[in-house]
Amino acid sequence: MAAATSVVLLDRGNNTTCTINFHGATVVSWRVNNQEQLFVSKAAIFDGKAPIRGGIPVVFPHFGPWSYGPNHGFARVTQWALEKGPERLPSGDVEAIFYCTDNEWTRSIWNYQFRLTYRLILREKELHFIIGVYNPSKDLTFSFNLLLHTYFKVPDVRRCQITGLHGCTFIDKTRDMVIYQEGRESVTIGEWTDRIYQNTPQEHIITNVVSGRKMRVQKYNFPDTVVWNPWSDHSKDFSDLGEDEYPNMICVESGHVSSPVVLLPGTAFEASQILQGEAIRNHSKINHLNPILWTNQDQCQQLKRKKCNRQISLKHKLFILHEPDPIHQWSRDFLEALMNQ
Ligand SMILES: O=P(O)(O)OC[C@H]1O[C@@H](O)[C@H](O)[C@@H](O)[C@@H]1O
Repeated sequence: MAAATSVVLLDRGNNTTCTINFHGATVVSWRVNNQEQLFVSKAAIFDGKAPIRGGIPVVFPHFGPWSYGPNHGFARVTQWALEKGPERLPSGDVEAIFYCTDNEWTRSIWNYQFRLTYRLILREKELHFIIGVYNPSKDLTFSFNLLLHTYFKVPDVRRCQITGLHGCTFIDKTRDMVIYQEGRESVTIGEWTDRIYQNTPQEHIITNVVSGRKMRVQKYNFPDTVVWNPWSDHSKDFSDLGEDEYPNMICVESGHVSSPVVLLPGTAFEASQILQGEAIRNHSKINHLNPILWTNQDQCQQLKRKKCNRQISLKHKLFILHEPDPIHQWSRDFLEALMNQ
């Protein structure tokens, strides 16, 4: 098994790379034309035990303080393994698939079997994430939260604007979890901010990220968007974050956290995110990914028979019908594996 702090490098050429640490399958770097897009604290700890402060930790099976186990669950402090890759696709993009499963330690905290599968694809100016949760049990249902805790690197957080939150309700963790409604067209940050925006749209644009550029966040099956910055007041609460670093980070986190996902035995849940730098090509719309909450084979057949046309008209295609494409192929493989259980 790889050492806790060892990494996998996806290299697309042109100084475009993505580095994933096996510890938590945490994406710790995404460079586009040599420009780092993600924030990692100078004080981050890489001891294979603590969560990594920055990059993109995976939050599962619980978001926030947890009476049974570590804050934000155990996935980000679990050793993951490679299922596939890194491998260059015919398009020139590079992919890798990571996985982790329950073990004695996870079961001592949360007594369920599970398998997480995390597929990453590095494109020219994009990073794709497809994450699946599978419940292999024959009789036990479990509930969970899932979130990609993305830390973007920014020159000055005060100058960032986040679109797509207008009109959404949010749970304000800085004000005793009171629920408000966002009245601003674009959200700016000028103080300690810790909010769970609910039922957010599939897309956010964040302005003034690296070199004054824009970042597009697209998500599917992640109904919530968490916006977090500890500001000067709370930075000192984190021993692995420098007190002067908060202006250089903004967390915009795609997740399923304000309500749990309930996963029946033998079923899987899949969600995805695409991060795109500026000057984005159109073909990477989220409807090219097709995460679905599969229930069982019968329902899947029903879905095939009854709902496919509707799904297609909604442009949220089901993978059963898709043209051969590596993304959909993976989903097909995933489904096949489920059906063969
Ligand atoms: O220190 P942690 O466990 O990485 O959490 C950092 C922050 O993560 C955010 O997602 C939460 O909304 C905050 O409440 C939390 O403080």
